Amino acid sequence: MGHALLEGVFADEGLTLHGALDRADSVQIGHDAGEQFGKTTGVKISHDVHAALQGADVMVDFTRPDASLEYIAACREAKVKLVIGTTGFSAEQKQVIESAAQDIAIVFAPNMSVGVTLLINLVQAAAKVLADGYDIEIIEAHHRHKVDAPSGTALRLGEAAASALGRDLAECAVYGREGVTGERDANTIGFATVRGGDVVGDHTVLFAGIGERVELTHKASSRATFALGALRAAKFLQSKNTGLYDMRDVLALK
Ligand SMILES: NC(=O)C1=CN([C@@H]2O[C@H](COP(=O)(O)OP(=O)(O)OC[C@H]3O[C@@H](n4cnc5c(N)ncnc54)[C@H](OP(=O)(O)O)[C@@H]3O)[C@@H](O)[C@H]2O)C=CC1
Ligand SMILES: O=C(O)C1=N[C@H](C(=O)O)C[C@H](O)C1
Repeated sequence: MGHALLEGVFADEGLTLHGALDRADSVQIGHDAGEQFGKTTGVKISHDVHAALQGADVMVDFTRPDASLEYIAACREAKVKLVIGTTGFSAEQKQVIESAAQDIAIVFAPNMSVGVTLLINLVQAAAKVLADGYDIEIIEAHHRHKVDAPSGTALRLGEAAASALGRDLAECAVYGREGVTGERDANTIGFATVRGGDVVGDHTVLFAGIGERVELTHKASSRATFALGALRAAKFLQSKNTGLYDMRDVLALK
């Protein structure tokens, strides 16, 4: 995502690259952030988050939960706004994000695409209409490098369906089936994960009834869709000082 974000910033005259971060042991450290694109930006890739934040308006983070937590603390201290695209946070780690949003403005969303943001609303609407007699299953597929499962998006779609039905996802989610499972419990929401190759990100929410199925599907074909959404979120934060927002706020879909 770092690559896609840099491409997005370079293509947008309304944005200026202020810093670029990677791990301390990355071979990229010290190289110009534009080098891979044949550009000289004057911004060297570094691992010093505090230096990178000096004078910055917004940080965009797509890393891993541990790294995100370090960046959240640094942004809170430096009063820099934050777009968080990282997935795989625990409930406790999400509380840290909520708490940080009391001091700085944050957009936090597991999927920054317009399509998935719309899909959340469609799933809520479908779940309300199909509340009785329809089993909900969420199927997601991603590339072989993805480290968390189910995807943050699949979990968010599960939350959307559960909340529309007055259920708590933590209590009704089934994350895998193997062996003699018994018949399906009507109140559960099932998840299935596929990993392979270079799949950018597919999500289907299936409502399976007797005699019919409704399938709501989103397929990302380029990571640019996530990067452009994240940069749109960064611009949205210009007018915010504190608070926790998601892409439905950014796109005015709430
Ligand atoms: N919200 C959205 O729309 C989207 C969210 N994502 C999420 O964004 C995250 C990143 O995805 P992706 O770009 O594919 O993953 P990558 O593994 O390609 O990139 C993550 C980067 O973060 C670096 N990193 C990991 N840990 C640390 C650390 N402790 N300190 C500094 N840097 C660190 C990694 O370094 P190294 O390789 O050395 O470990 C790597 O450069 C994932 O959680 C993914 O699910 C992805 C796409 C869209
Ligand atoms: O890791 C990825 O690639 C993606 N992760 C996000 C998620 O976990 O939902 C979003 C997108 O599907 C790509």
